[in-house]
Amino acid sequence: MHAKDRVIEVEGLVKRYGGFTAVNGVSFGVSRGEVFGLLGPNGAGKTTTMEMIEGLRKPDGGSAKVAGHDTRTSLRKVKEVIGVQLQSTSLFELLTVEEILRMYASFYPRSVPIEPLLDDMILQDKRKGQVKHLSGGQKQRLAIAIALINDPIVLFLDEPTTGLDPQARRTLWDIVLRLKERGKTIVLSTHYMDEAHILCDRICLMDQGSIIALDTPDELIRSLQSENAIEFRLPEQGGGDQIASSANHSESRIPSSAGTEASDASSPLTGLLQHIPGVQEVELRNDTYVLYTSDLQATLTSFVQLMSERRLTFTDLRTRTATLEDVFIHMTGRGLREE
Ligand SMILES: Nc1ncnc2c1ncn2[C@@H]1O[C@H](COP(=O)(O)OP(=O)(O)OP(=O)(O)O)[C@@H](O)[C@H]1O
Repeated sequence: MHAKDRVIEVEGLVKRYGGFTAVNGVSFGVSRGEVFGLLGPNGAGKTTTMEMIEGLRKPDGGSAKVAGHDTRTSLRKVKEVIGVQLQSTSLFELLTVEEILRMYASFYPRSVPIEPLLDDMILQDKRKGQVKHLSGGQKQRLAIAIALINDPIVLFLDEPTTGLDPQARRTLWDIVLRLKERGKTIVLSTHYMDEAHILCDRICLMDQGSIIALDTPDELIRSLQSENAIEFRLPEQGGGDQIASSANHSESRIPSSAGTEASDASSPLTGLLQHIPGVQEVELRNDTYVLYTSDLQATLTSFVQLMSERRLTFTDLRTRTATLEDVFIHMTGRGLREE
């Protein structure tokens, strides 16, 4: 990425609340036309990072520039070139959709025409309706329409689909993808990994105020070196006894695959599974075993063979491709949705 293509430059941003560091030295750049995602669990520092770039919160360290304007010295210029999706709770409930858009348009010296905006946000048939009668998804779309009214260079969306039903989420995804096609630069925060994967060109994975990884969704998953995961459970009754007697059973040997590492010795079975060909990592999440593999077929075959040799029964076997959630768990030992 050439420096001249960078619309956002963030260098060592820090935010402290008393003795607590909410954002701890975050640096990244966002290119023109890119959809850039901040993905992380609640409290990771996503909103605080976004609001420092928007100039809504003052950093305790570091700097943020938007289209070359530094938020510390040129805040007015920054505000001219950004659009921020308001929380839908802060919309004026008694105004109609059209009135609210005209009102926001009047705040700017230059604004986009309202008609295409209503079309794009699928709000044409709601233009005469009061905000208080809109659904959650319609309010979110109105909030995005407001954010776009000054034709911003960068659009900021903070958890745009939180609280929406699946259909409203998908409608919003389509809208973001359409904006992306038109070359709009978008920074969005989310704790939904599927959303980040579908919408974002690059994802900044955040945890406890720091960046733990930054790359394209596919590269992040590739970094796991395991494209697939195999999941299964042991039957509730006697699972522990099965494993204990099986682990002491030394006759049948499972070939060791090169380069495997013991990552979780919390169950005797885990140790056995780690030596199955192709297995890169084994995790026991609640009562589900997860085998990350670089060779699905070889691992699956050996897994079934191992379990029958050890006379172990398993249930709920399924295979799936690895996800960003797996990347996050691999890096932090925790899930994205854990509180
Ligand atoms: N005004 C504040 N005073 C004190 N602590 C704050 C304040 N604002 C945020 N925090 C804390 O800073 C941390 C980061 O919060 P932030 O809202 O940026 O996280 P987030 O990743 O956006 O999470 P969420 O998905 O819950 O919005 C959290 O622990 C939060 O409690």
